[in-house]
Amino acid sequence: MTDATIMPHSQRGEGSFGDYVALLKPRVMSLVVFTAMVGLFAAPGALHPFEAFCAVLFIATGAGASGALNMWWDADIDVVMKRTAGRPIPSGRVAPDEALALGLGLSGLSVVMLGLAANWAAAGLLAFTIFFYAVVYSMWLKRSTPQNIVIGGAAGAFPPMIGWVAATGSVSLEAVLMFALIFMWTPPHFWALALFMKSDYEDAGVPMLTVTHGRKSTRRHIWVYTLLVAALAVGMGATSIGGPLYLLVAVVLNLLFIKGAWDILRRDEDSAQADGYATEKRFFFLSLVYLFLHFGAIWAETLLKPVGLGGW
Ligand code: HEM
Ligand SMILES: CC(C)=CCC/C(C)=C/CC/C(C)=C/COP(=O)(O)OP(=O)(O)O
Repeated sequence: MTDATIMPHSQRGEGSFGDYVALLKPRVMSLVVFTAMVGLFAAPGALHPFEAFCAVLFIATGAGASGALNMWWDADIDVVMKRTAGRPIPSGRVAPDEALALGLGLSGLSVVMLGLAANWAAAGLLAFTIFFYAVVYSMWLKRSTPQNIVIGGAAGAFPPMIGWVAATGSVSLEAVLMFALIFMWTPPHFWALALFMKSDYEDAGVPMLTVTHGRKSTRRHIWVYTLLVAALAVGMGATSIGGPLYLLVAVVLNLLFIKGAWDILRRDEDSAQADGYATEKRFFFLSLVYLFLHFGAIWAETLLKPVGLGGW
């Protein structure tokens, strides 16, 4: 990281509590934590409710810590991008070293506390996930390849597996399926945003697919990954984490998702520009609802099982 363009430390004011919270990327992390909770509660293990609460809290802490490390490392590009220029470090309200200290401190704390509250396998997986997001994605892939988010997306896919391992002590097919769902979902989720944020990434010199291969190619990539994630998501309905409700939700959501990706594929650049990328923005929003409802349906199947209505 170079912080030549970031306000010198002497000119910085004290960061407010809200600035330190913002370093943890709370909005993105809320969905990450929700998927971890579903992984934990869908698992057959029986953690005491207090242990389960602590496990979720420490996974959330680890996720936030990785967000702070990402913001520390990326401050030099965040200051260039309009979407991120107002973040606490680029705007000079929080010093880079403070963010680094917060990220490292919370990382260590979350891993040790998860180990004590649940088990050391889950703690190890949390440590690996923080490392994957902060080092493999942020420090290495993000600035070196347009496949950055395809590979780096694995980081965001681990949380439900961490939840599952926290409850059971080991990985099983269900945990791998939840991982795969987020892994395949990440490219359409992110590339939709990259379509309407292309100039930000161009300005910052980040090799996102829209910058290196153009929007037309990105639209095709979104289409292919959407078909893949749809096949996986609906197919999961036939497995042990599926059930009638999940299947219904998956079929409806994936028809909507495929329709959204088709609209994106068919768009010509002139009309996309003319309406301010409205179709792409709608698809990005749909991607968030999509993941939330898939995991909500997995959770609902689990809750319905004891009364004989969930699962197959
Ligand atoms: C490598 C993988 C991913 C990349 C590169 C990515 C990228 C992004 C970016 C750039 C934004 C815009 C954030 C902003 O406006 O500040 C965003 C928003 C969001 N992402 Fe992702 N994302 C990834 C994976 C995930 C995962 C795994 C989840 C949750 C499971 C997730 C959930 C969200 C949510 C909830 C938002 C909306 C936040 C808001 O309203 O500000 N993302 N994502
Ligand atoms: C439990 C645990 C450690 C969870 C971590 C989950 C995780 C890795 C989520 C990644 C999602 C994310 C914020 C990507 C943003 O990409 P970016 O950093 O390129 O986006 P930006 O431009 O908004 O900074």
